[in-house]
Amino acid sequence: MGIAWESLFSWQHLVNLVDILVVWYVIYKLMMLLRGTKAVQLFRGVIIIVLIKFVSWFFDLQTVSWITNQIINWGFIAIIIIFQPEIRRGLEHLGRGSLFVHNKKQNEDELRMIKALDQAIQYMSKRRIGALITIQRETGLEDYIETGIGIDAEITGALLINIFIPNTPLHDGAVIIKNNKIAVAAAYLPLSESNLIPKALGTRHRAAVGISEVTDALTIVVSEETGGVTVTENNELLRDLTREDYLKLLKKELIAPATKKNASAVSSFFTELFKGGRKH
Ligand SMILES: Nc1ncnc2c1ncn2[C@@H]1O[C@H](COP(=O)(O)OP(=O)(O)OP(=O)(O)O)[C@@H](O)[C@H]1O
Repeated sequence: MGIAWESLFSWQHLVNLVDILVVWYVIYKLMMLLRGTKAVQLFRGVIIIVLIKFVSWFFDLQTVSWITNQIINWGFIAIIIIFQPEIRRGLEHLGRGSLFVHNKKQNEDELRMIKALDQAIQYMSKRRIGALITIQRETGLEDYIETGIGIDAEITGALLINIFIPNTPLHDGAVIIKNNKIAVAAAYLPLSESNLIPKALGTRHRAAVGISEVTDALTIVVSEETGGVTVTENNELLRDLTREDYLKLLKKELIAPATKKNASAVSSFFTELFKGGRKH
């Protein structure tokens, strides 16, 4: 008996195959995004409820079955209520983030900015002066800029160093750079709730991760404790970078064409939705 190759490769089979692949891809992506987030606990809860429902159905436990039915029926609404802030921020992120990618030209201003950043990082790292510098890219940072103290000055290494000198009025909080200028100092950034951030890192690093979860900004941290240089972007935390590492990264991210930036606004929506972090 021969194999009916034509029917095996029929249009319908092909469509089914694509269908299955798409579903698997979406499930895989969701699992990757959920790793280490508070949504994992929620999904564990959902699986337990489904298991109880199955057991109660199997043993015909009427009351348990009724209760699990109620939980499942109302659970969907409860999830929307519980995750309302995340859903709202996710939608905001989708709305704010650009769907269109602009190519950035090699730009003298950006090279000058990197030089100033390098000068400040080197100085502060050697002397263990804590610093937090966020650079706006496609996503607007107005919400966070509003929390800071206006500077509106050209970026120079000397000014950045001065801002972060301990026990001065502007040193606490983040500097935000917008359009190659220091927009504000002492800004408040959102703190990440991720349980994947190493325990050794405190709130400065948590704030750097937080802003990278809700925007596409790139953030540089100089640790007060170790002098180590960390960069966060797109929900990733890159620790203890050497001078060579961070210069390469800054040039790549701030000067090179941003072809891969915001590759998928939808994926960043889910990232935000299940925020909490996949890292490090
Ligand atoms: N939400 C925030 N937004 C902006 N800056 C913040 C925020 N939270 C903390 N900071 C800054 O971080 C400082 C506290 O740093 P902390 O020692 O907790 O962090 P850390 O990650 O351990 O960094 P370090 O290695 O420099 O000690 C604060 O004084 C403040 O300047």
